[in-house]
Amino acid sequence: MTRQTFQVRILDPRIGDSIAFPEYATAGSAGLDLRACLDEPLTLKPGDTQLIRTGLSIHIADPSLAAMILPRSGLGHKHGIVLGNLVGLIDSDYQGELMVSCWNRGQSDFTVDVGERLAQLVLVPVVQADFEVVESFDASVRGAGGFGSTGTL
Ligand SMILES: O=c1ccn([C@H]2C[C@H](O)[C@@H](COP(=O)(O)OP(=O)(O)OP(=O)(O)O)O2)c(=O)[nH]1
Ligand SMILES: [Mg+2]
Repeated sequence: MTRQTFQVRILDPRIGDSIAFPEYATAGSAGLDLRACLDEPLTLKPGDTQLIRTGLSIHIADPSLAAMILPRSGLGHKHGIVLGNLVGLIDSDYQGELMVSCWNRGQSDFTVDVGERLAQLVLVPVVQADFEVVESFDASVRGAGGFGSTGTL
């Protein structure tokens, strides 16, 4: 299933008006851009982190889904604007405002404009684990090898 309906609350009257409601930029987009619901532009100095409102909440409701807040590649690569938590995970039972932790990891001031697209929201499938504790596992090719065990070339 590629489209599914979710309940959303609009927490700021500017959403859908002067601040666009999130939408997929193209038919094949995986992420919905989240915009800065600020009252005035906000300057982040190098190293600063600020929690920025989106003016929206979503109730995913289905425990087999979650949402991730991911950085936008252009902002991250060109301006060093990434997420203070690296990735945001939105639980299916979260009903609060979607917040974006915005970190200026670059070397220059960056001003976030009101309504600027800051990050993107991606819905992802989730499997919740039940654990069966065992003494040993059936053998696999990798076994316990990791952290570069397969070489560098
Ligand atoms: O970038 C983010 C990350 C999280 N959240 C919200 C949704 C998520 O469901 C909730 C809790 O996030 P998380 O479990 O990652 O944070 P925590 O530090 O473990 O807090 P809690 O004890 O509330 O679970 O905060 C956001 O709005 N933005
Ligand atoms: Mg948590």
